[in-house]
Amino acid sequence: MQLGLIGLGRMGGNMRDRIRAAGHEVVGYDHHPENSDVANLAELVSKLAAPRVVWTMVPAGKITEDAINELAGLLEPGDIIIDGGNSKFTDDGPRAERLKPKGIHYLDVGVSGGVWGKDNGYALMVGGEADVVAKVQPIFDALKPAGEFGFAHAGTHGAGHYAKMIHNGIEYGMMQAYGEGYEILIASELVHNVPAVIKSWREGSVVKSWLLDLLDRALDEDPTLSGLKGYVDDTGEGRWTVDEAIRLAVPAHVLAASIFNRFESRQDDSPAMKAVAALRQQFGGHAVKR
Ligand SMILES: O=C(CO)[C@H](O)[C@H](O)COP(=O)(O)O
Repeated sequence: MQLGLIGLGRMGGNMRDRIRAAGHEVVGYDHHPENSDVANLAELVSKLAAPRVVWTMVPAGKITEDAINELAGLLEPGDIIIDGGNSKFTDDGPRAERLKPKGIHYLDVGVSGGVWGKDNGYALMVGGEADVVAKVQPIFDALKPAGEFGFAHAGTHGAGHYAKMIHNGIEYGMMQAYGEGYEILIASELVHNVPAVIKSWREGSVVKSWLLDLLDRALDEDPTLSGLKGYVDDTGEGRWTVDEAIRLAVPAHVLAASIFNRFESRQDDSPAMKAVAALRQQFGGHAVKR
């Protein structure tokens, strides 16, 4: 089948290759002309036969919103727009409603797999109507991993991005757990070969995982991680996960702590801990560092 794909960066570019390798036709647009198959969205739409399927794979927020609004002006009744970026799930219902009067269908898809997805496949979590999902299934089948798992029609509009948000919340927590275990290991007087310990967990252990494999890979490249600063950004999914935990009154200690750890990683000196040190000095005369 044919697919229009907007955004050919680290994710979209590899997805184009994987979908093409499965025998489908992909017309890709990217704002970097050297990556793009067409000059603009109007040309992309003109190269697709109706009913068209166009997938956006661009950063969440204004860039995605602008792309979908432009597409809405170019597509026809019966066409399908898919947002595969990390949009907030609350964007999806209103978007589907806005497109409905034009007869344009909408699906939100959480896509996991990172730069490895081209070879390993992408886990896909889809939100939208079942008959629309069915029309795009050949593309989902091309993207998903070869095995039994890796695809879910999670529910109605927003469910795909909701599932991806929780996936990323878990990702934060798992990474934080590995990071903290790693820090205790390197602080210990007993363990002298931390990379070897990490490697030993990759097979047979209870904590083996792809993230652990990637930590091992990072340590192979830089055994003490001395080439990196302990500074970690975020792009929203962890915050939204915690917002949801609070809205639903779900205790989510690990996920909440892991986003706060990222905030802490960006501080040179903690105002909160300065206040604690000052208070301890005030009430107990305890020494402070200046
Ligand atoms: O979706 C992803 C992985 O699953 C992206 O890599 C995402 O950017 C990770 O979230 P954050 O940038 O907040 O760490």
